[in-house]
Amino acid sequence: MIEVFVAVGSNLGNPIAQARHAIMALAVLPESELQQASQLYGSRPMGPADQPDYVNAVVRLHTQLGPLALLDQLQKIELEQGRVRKDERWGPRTLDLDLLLYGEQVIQHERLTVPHYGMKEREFVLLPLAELAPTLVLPCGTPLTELVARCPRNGLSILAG
Ligand SMILES: CC1(C)Nc2nc(N)[nH]c(=O)c2N=C1O
Repeated sequence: MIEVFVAVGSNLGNPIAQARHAIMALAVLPESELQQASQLYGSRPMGPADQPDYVNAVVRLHTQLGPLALLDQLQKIELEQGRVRKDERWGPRTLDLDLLLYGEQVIQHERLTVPHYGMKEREFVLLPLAELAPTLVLPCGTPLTELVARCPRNGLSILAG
């Protein structure tokens, strides 16, 4: 089994319910086991500010799925929960499931970049991830604690367990 971390984000269509539903869907992925889910965090949007606040979380999964097969499953859940891929870059969305880390692997594929390209400066990813894995070291050798310390603070609130 490979240990992976997935970021959950939503700011449309009852985001708390979207996030909770996504975590339940992740718990029944084939060839996978949900190990742990962070609390739900509320956060101001990074990017265009004229959109609702986000609900964010991170989950820890153990999986036998390959990276692209796992990505397919994540995109299936997004579509099942009504995600419509809009043109607007960084616009609001019902559900975003981003593969942050896939074991120690560095993946550069046209469909998939791991570690997730934006995670190092996203408070709404780093803090939930640190809740689950405070001693984590990224494949590049950077400790998560260092990224958390350096990360710009945009204001995160804890919404629910
Ligand atoms: C639009 C962009 C970059 N901003 C976000 N901002 C926050 N706070 N949370 C997100 O999940 C999120 N996702 C995004 O894709």
